[in-house]
Amino acid sequence: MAVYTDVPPDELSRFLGGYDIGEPVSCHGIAEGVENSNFLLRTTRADYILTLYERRVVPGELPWFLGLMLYLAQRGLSCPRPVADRAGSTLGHLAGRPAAITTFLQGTWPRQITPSHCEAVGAAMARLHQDGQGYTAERRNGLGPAAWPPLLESCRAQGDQVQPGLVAEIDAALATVLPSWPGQGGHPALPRGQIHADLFPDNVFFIDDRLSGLIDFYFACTDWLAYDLAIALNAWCFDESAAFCPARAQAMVRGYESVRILTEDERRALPVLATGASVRFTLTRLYDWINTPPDALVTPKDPLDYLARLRFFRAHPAMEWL
Ligand SMILES: Nc1ncnc2c1ncn2[C@@H]1O[C@H](COP(=O)(O)OP(=O)(O)OP(=O)(O)O)[C@@H](O)[C@H]1O
Ligand SMILES: N[C@@H](CCO)C(=O)O
Repeated sequence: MAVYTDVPPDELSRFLGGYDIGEPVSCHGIAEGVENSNFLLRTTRADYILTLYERRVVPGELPWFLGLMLYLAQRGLSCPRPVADRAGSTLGHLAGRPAAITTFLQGTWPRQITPSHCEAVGAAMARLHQDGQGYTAERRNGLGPAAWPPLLESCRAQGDQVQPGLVAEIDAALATVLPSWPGQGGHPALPRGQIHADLFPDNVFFIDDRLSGLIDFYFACTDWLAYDLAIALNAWCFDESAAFCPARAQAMVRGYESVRILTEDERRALPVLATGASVRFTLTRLYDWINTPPDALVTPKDPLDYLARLRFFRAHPAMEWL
């Protein structure tokens, strides 16, 4: 469960006193998620999400994330809208952590993924990419290709305990992906902008079959737009046994292109971007797998799920399904 920090009731009352959001009725920890502590905060006026920032988030970057969510929400994208306190600030401090209150989004994330979900995600992502063009402050992708070799180094000694040969397989993937990355060694740069960078099924809410909103912008960054699509192809377009589902992938690209047409360079780069995205999630999961103590509150996610995707994308560099 992801509630790392308990909030003493008197501290919560003092904190909420700084906001004009009605009187608190209840505040319960939410079990889902692994990164931050999230609470469902009910007040006499509405439901909100209270987030205490814990792990990978650098406090100095929070204004960028909150600013992006506010910017996108103001342009009509359905995402959590940061709530300002009486002094106008969306970022506060609670129980020793940076903290923010955002609006609550209705809906639930899909447990049984269909091509129709994928089409809706593709379209919503393209809208985010278009709307994000006006948010000009940049945030470097701290988990982009430059971060992968050091991440692998930090896992080198123990990686093969997870699966024999794993480290060599990631080494081999990096040796082909890094020199072929857009913008490297003669490979064309691609359209850039604000990307979500973690648009997994548990970050997309639906009401019935209608997409109701996107959450969890704390990996968002400024990067190749098509890399976001590559991440989502990894996250949405494989079944439980890690078999690729071409109908989902085609639907996702169709949905994306119903809003924004991919350039020829972006289409050509998709295989390397998708392979890189598999490496990224294999590595971050592997790091967590090795470094999460057995008595931790959260269960680390399985790195081998993404190794299976990595193998698929390496074996299908032509993306014949596209
Ligand atoms: N704005 C919101 N509206 C409704 N529910 C929300 C909202 N934000 C978060 N939640 C709930 O809290 C859960 C965890 O949120 P979130 O995914 O942001 O956490 P996290 O710890 O950053 O997780 P992750 O492991 O996905 O990075 C969500 O699955 C959802 O149930
Ligand atoms: N979406 C990531 C978790 C970090 O939010 C994963 O599934 O590895």
